[in-house]
Amino acid sequence: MTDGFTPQPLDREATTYIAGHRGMVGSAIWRAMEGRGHRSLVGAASSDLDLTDRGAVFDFMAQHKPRYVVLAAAKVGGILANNTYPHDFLSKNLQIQVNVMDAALEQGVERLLFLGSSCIYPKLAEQPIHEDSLLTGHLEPTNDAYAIAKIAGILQVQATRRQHGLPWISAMPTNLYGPGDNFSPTGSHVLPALIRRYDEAQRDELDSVTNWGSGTPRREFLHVDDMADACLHLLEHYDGPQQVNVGTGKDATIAEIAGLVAEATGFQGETHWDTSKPDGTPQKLLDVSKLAEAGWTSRIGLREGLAATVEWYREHGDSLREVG
Ligand SMILES: NC(=O)C1=CN([C@@H]2O[C@H](COP(=O)(O)OP(=O)(O)OC[C@H]3O[C@@H](n4cnc5c(N)ncnc54)[C@H](OP(=O)(O)O)[C@@H]3O)[C@@H](O)[C@H]2O)C=CC1
Ligand SMILES: C[C@H]1O[C@H](OP(=O)(O)OP(=O)(O)OC[C@H]2O[C@@H](n3cnc4c(=O)[nH]c(N)nc43)[C@H](O)[C@@H]2O)[C@@H](O)[C@@H](O)C1=O
Repeated sequence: MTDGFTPQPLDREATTYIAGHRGMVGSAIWRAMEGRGHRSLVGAASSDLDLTDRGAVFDFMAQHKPRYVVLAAAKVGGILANNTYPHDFLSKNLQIQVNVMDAALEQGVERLLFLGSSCIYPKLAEQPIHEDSLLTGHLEPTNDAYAIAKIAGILQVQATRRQHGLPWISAMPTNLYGPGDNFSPTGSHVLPALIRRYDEAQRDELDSVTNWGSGTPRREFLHVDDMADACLHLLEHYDGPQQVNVGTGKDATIAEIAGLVAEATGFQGETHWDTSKPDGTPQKLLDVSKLAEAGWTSRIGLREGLAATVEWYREHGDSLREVG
């Protein structure tokens, strides 16, 4: 049990370390905190602080002594990247998490939010997926290595609470999208991949595009600004050992999503499906009732979020980050 944490507003003056602040989620959390008047945000690019370097992480944490930590740094990628580099997804994520959380413990960090992923749940979990489904069945093989690392992160948060009484928490986001996403054709998640593919096809006046898999899997998508808002809400209102699902509670087939992206980009050609590429888990829809009980629901609708992300992508053109 924790030492009597009372939900309360975060102190705007307190030092907050956002690990992964240049990534899609970390940068959205940074924007949201800045917008709420947080004055002492700390971050470091991976080129300056490699979080797999345990000594460097301990030195950084001792130097800044943050009161709050958001752990949004990770090796992240879509289905193909996860399937191709399982060793890296397991090993790097374990190292990053263990180093950041051990160093945060050494400094007695008061509130820490660990970000996992909805892929921690069994491949064939009952839908919508409740938090209690954790560790009740086999994982989806295309991302089992990444999922095991994230499950270890949840356990480290719980163990820290039990052994040291610190009110740290974990959030499990559904598939996210928005400004700052990774648009690499091979490394990215489905939404940025589709935005890039349909936008290029529209510009180049192609007759057709080919997407991966069968188009039948169902996925749920949350805009990253909603995600950032949910993270701050949980830090201010939630305390408990169990991870909290973060999503919209609505899903659609990949074929339906592709149709929305085609519409948002103005592409009018045909869509084909390459079934030699993996489908992944058939459905991943989160039960978000725990989050709703904590007082938060999503605000940004998919059509609206998609239109804004297509606009962002077109503005930022060639200068985008590509993480393979
Ligand atoms: N995107 C999604 O759909 C989902 C994401 N999540 C989770 O949300 C979190 C953030 O994901 P997202 O923002 O999309 O990912 P990004 O790839 O956009 O960002 C990841 C960040 O982690 C940092 N990072 C990676 N490796 C290292 C390292 N060795 N040392 C220091 N920093 C490192 C990167 O730093 P730099 O830029 O400086 O290289 C980058 O800023 C992750 O925990 C992810 O698992 C969960 C579910 C869905
Ligand atoms: C967030 C989550 O993200 C991953 O799980 P995923 O949801 O299966 O990943 P995804 O977004 O890459 O694909 C979703 C669906 O979309 C189809 N699809 C079509 N065309 C493209 C395409 O062009 N690119 C991609 N990536 N997918 C495509 C694809 O075949 C699949 O059926 C894990 O890394 C996991 O670890 C994780 O946490």
